[in-house]
Amino acid sequence: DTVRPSVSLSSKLPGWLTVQNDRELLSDLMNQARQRHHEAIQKARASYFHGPATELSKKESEKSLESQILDEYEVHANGKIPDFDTELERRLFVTNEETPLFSEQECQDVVAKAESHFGDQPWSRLPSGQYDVAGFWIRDVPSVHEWFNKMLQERLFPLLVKKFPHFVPDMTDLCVDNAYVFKYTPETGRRTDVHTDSGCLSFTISLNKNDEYQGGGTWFEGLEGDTEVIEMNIGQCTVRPGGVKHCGHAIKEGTRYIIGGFCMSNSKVEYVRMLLGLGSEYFSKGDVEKSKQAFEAAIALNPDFDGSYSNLADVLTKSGERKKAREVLEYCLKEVNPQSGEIAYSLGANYLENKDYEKVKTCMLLALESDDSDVDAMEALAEVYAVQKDADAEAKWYHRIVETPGASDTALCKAYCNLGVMSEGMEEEIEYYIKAIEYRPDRFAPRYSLGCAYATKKEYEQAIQHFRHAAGLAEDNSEEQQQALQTLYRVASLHLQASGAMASITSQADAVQKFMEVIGKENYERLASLKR
Ligand SMILES: O=C(O)CCC(=O)C(=O)O
Ligand SMILES: [Fe+2]
Repeated sequence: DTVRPSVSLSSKLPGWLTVQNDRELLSDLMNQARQRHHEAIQKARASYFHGPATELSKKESEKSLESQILDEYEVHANGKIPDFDTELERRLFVTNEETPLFSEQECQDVVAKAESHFGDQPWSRLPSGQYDVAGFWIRDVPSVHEWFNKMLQERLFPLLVKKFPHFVPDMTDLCVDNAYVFKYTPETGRRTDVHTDSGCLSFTISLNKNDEYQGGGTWFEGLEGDTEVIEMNIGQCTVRPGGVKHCGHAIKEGTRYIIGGFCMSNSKVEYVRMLLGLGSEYFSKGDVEKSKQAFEAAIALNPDFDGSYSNLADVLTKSGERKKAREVLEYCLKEVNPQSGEIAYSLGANYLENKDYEKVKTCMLLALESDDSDVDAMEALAEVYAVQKDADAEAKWYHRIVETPGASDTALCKAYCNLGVMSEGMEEEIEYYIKAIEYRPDRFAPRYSLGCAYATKKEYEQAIQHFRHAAGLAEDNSEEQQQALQTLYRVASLHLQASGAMASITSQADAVQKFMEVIGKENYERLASLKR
């Protein structure tokens, strides 16, 4: 039941690639990939509906699909999708707003089920690259799971069969690797990183009205014309190859709920994606050699998909082969996809390690061309200008970060903290630290810096509060904690002198008592143990 992987024979292989010459190794890796595929299918089938239509579900799907109008969008991006490049066209199908795939009522019910699952608890989080979004895997929430399984049978699988008939002639061939609900808000995560999905066919369903949020939508790499982002209203659904690069576009205000689902075909092995999974698994088990071989095999099978190069370079970097990693990335950017933001960023990070600052700038600007909200790239640019002592340019990037709708709390905290440090002694300094603390109250740097700013203004009581807090945030016995304790000690002495409290001290014991009151017993003890 397997199909020959789509090896594109005309594409050239990079000169440094050797895995293709070892046929035994390659065939072993292919077998492992096939094995992985079958395991993934088993797991998918155990988690979500799969199987034929019933008489009833057939009636339901005919009813919902006969009137369906779908808008089509062509994708013209560099490179190729990981698997089935020749079998799957890079095209998106979006159910028209006039004929949504799900009714308003259905969508509102799902959102209510999801909300009631969490009650007044915060939602769980699903990570997406440098971002982090409130959401859950549908199989983990029974009420949503049950409804979703029914919809797979009645609407989603039939729609996929209708739009990709050559690829999936029959819905029994489909299963869902995974599916999730996301709740984007400015507070709980505004966007996802640019990525390809874990399945060869994907769908995205919009679960609430588009006037309930600003921004949002799905950004796709290489959309034609003026449309860069597909915006859907409640009940609309997009189906597409999972390998087209995309991201959840940042929302600026409000709440956006979506369902995303990744489908697999039982009969068609996604060799490249499976090899990438295999490589990551080997790496996490500490087998760097096997991990590199798996990634190289993925490149040999489809040298035009940039994601494999990125994986290979990552493992090379982590195992200390930075020069080799650089060659891989340089090759990919030159020969495979000159506009790959992911590759450009990784290459820029590599140059940064090498202190090759001009090249870092070129790469990070390129990464920002493909994703103008790539906060990691902005941070790297700020770092370069900091080293080059170009304070204006450095500050410019921090300002850009704090204006970027997708920026994470951590990135916002760091940017505000750095802006504070850069405005040392100026009016706005304290404001910046306070903002930084709002985003990440648990971080040491802005708290400690705020203490310093108050101490400099001789506002000792305020300063002492923040140093005490900072000492508690730092890890016990860390350098940060020592720094906070020593500054706290000095500022506490200044405070006792300035407030005239020193004059009323009559004994050593009295002094200790006063001092302990000011800095707190726990810090007194920490300091005492430092001095020992
Ligand atoms: O937020 C979106 O529209 C896209 C989310 C996503 O990555 C997906 O559905 O696969
Ligand atoms: Fe996705």
